[in-house]
Amino acid sequence: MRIALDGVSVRFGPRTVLDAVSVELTERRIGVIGANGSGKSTFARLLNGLVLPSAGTVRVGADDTARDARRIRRRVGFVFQNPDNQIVLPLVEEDLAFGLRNTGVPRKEIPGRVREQLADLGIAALAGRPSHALSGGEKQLVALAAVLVMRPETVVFDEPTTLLDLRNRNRLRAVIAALPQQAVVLTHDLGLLDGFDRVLVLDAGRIAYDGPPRTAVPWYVAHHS
Ligand SMILES: Nc1ncnc2c1ncn2[C@@H]1O[C@H](COP(=O)(O)OP(=O)(O)OP(=O)(O)O)[C@@H](O)[C@H]1O
Repeated sequence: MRIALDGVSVRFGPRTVLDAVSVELTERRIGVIGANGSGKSTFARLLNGLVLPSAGTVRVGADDTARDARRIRRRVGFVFQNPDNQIVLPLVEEDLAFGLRNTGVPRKEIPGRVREQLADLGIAALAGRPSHALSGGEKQLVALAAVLVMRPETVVFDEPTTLLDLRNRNRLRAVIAALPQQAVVLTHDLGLLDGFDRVLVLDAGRIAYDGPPRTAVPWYVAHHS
């Protein structure tokens, strides 16, 4: 998938949060790092139209996020930092089925799709569990399953490992590595970027460095410590 930002600025009132950013995202594994408040979440939210540019355009394939929001939400899945914002229904399997029902997947196919997705992430046993009673790591994986079951072409992750213990962090790392889709991952967890194709470093609303993790991570550490 090709996502192209062309001269994109985002302003909230008098504040410019992203400043004339132009970048094309075509690689399979793209990391986005930067200090608190540098604009990472805003950048991520632009990619599926959750935030619209104040100036410039964001294109996902041939679609423009300002015009084709519904189609883009299906093509670009978004995994929120806090899974509580994403999990809406009382039972895990209902939560995964919810999105599918709304997009016209034939009803008889839904339970199979849900089971298959949970099994893919190694959490088949959670299907009948109440969502509110899951641990933080389980919730994170269920939120990811709810995005993947919709079969998006690209998955954007907003700080996916913040709530996770070491074991679940490693598990999520492996899940991201194995995803067939393009993934754009915002993170403060620099180890997560091993093996990525490209890392963007944001600083005060601009892309301050753009390169492979091998050079981008040391650049970031040298400039932000
Ligand atoms: N809806 C909004 N209204 C006003 N200001 C906003 C809004 N969203 C973000 N901002 C501001 O834009 C700036 C960048 O925010 P953003 O969340 O994109 O940064 P970030 O790099 O993701 O930060 P962090 O690492 O702390 O999550 C911050 O100063 C924030 O306060």
